Amino acid sequence: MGKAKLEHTLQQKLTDNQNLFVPYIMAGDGGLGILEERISFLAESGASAIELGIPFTDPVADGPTIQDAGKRALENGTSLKAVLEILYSFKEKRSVPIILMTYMNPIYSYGVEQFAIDCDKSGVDGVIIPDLPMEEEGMVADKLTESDIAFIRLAAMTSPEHRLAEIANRSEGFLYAVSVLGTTGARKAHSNDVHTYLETLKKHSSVPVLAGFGVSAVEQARELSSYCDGVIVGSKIVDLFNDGKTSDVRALIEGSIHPESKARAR
Ligand SMILES: O=P(O)(O)OC[C@@H](O)[C@@H](O)c1c[nH]c2ccccc12
Repeated sequence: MGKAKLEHTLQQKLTDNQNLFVPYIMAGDGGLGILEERISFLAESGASAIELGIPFTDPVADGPTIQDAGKRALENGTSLKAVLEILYSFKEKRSVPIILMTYMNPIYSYGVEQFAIDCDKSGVDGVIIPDLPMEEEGMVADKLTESDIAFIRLAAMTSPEHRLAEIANRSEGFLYAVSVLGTTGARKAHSNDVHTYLETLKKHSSVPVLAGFGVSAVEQARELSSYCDGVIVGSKIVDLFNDGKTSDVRALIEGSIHPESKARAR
């Protein structure tokens, strides 16, 4: 369970020559009642793991799409506690790894130690905390390690190579390569520096490297995946679900995980 499950699942997909694809959804967007169904749908569509956002009133890294989804989820009364309870309720039925994305504040109010224990109980495999800098992560990292939850680190394009190397070295499960300067949100293209950045991260990381932020189409996902191991897609998925275009969600995942040309070095 936990960290080992996440790492094993991703490795298996890479061995099968797939690109990794981690869709992000906001827990409670559309109501907590549909969470189980959405997770199953994404798993059946080929998601390598699922990133589940916990809504928060002050989401500093989120662009407009995810912010709106967070507002809808908060209006539905979604809390960290409620999400963990739902995840617990269908834990046995689920095989796809689950990663929680939450800011530090909800974890503090919940209690760091209790958070790690309850994540483990509910079958959460990994955690992403975007507002916790490396210098301050000690207390949280220790508790997650005790509960065997993967602590996924985020790399930023503005960091110098020695810092990227340190972050890559620490990351568990996979390394989240934030691939734009700015907040989340669908974009048409990435800057050319992204390729060198992803290659630098690949060089220093012993876990898979996934590019996230701004990915919204199959071609983009495949292009970025040729420099790393796959992508994370949030805003586009949130929009498609919100518009009821579930078959487009499936097509995006299926198209991205099966690269046409497999001529790439790993
Ligand atoms: O929405 P985008 O541009 O596809 O980016 C992924 C992103 O939404 C998801 O991983 C995420 C949502 N909120 C975050 C905050 C920090 C880091 C990552 C995230």
